[in-house]
Amino acid sequence: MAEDTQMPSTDIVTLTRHILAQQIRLGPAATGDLTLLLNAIQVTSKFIATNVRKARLINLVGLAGETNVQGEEQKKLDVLSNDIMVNALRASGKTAVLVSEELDEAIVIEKRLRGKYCVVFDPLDGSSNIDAGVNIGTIFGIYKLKEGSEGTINDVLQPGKDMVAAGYTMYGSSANLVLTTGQGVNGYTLDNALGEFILTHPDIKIPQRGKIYSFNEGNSMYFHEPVIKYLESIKYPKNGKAPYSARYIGSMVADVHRTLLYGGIFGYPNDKKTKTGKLRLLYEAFPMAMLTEQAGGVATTGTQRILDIVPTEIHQRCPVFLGSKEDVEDLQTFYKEEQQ
Ligand SMILES: O=P(O)(O)OC[C@H]1O[C@](O)(COP(=O)(O)O)[C@@H](O)[C@@H]1O
Ligand SMILES: [Mg+2]
Ligand SMILES: [Mg+2]
Repeated sequence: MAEDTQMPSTDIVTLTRHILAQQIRLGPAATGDLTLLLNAIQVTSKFIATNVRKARLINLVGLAGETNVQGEEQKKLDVLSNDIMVNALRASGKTAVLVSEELDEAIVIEKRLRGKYCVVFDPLDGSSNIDAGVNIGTIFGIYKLKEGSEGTINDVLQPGKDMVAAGYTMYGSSANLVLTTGQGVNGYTLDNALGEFILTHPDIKIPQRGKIYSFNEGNSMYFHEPVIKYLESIKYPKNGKAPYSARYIGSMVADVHRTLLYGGIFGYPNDKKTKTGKLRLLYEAFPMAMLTEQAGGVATTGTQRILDIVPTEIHQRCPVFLGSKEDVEDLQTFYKEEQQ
């Protein structure tokens, strides 16, 4: 049998190299600040990934004994991930305002360390799944300071379409970082030995239509009519079509990651119990909506494009439906019907 003389690839594209290449493409206008900020964020993802992987071994599971502004009992990993991100983002010297799910108020960075970007983030997403070792993640969105601003909350109470970058890191069988800077979506996998995120999912494009729906149907008794009718239409399809499969992990990062790769629809509607929906606009809905649109999908509240919403509070919530273009448009027809 002939010897396999093929040499392993020596041309691996790391996240750092890929971000730099995008910056070089932008030419002299790019100062490198966003590149350095994204590098600070990737380091936080590696740090959090390490702690998630050994959480049960180092007593990092369970409650931290505090409650956050949302009234949720904070998990130890919520608090640790939040501290890791706040420290790294402040020290980067590239940020002016930070908003975290785990902090009541926005942080305005002191003058000597202040930069020109604002970061909104969910340090640990999917907290209800931590202790079961199910996929969890970190979500982030980046705005640029408004012209002439020194950094105030108004710099982040801006429509999602003004974000300059967004992404998430999923901590599961491997750590996957998925990122957009407004030029498409790329996915990277952490090579633990190398300690580098490697480009493994270049130019992610969500399929036009999928076969999977992802809703917490445990809330069905509270769902509004359009959602009930939509779910009926895909679970009991007419004209011989196959019903959709249900997949729901209960970590937004994991459910959205699968939806971006396989297609279909993820939804967390507002309902008769949670009038505004559960997911937070700034650091959950906006980043995921930007990634979805950049991958060729659609992200809506049912009646409005999520990225057009102008936030009024940093922890406000909104209904979320996102995924394949044709699937989300199908859902929207039921909302249009209701408005007629
Ligand atoms: O348990 P439910 O009601 O289905 O909610 C699950 C949703 O809540 C979240 O866990 C909220 O995020 P946090 O864990 O960051 O608070 C999402 O990740 C997930 O999509
Ligand atoms: Mg979350
Ligand atoms: Mg969280």
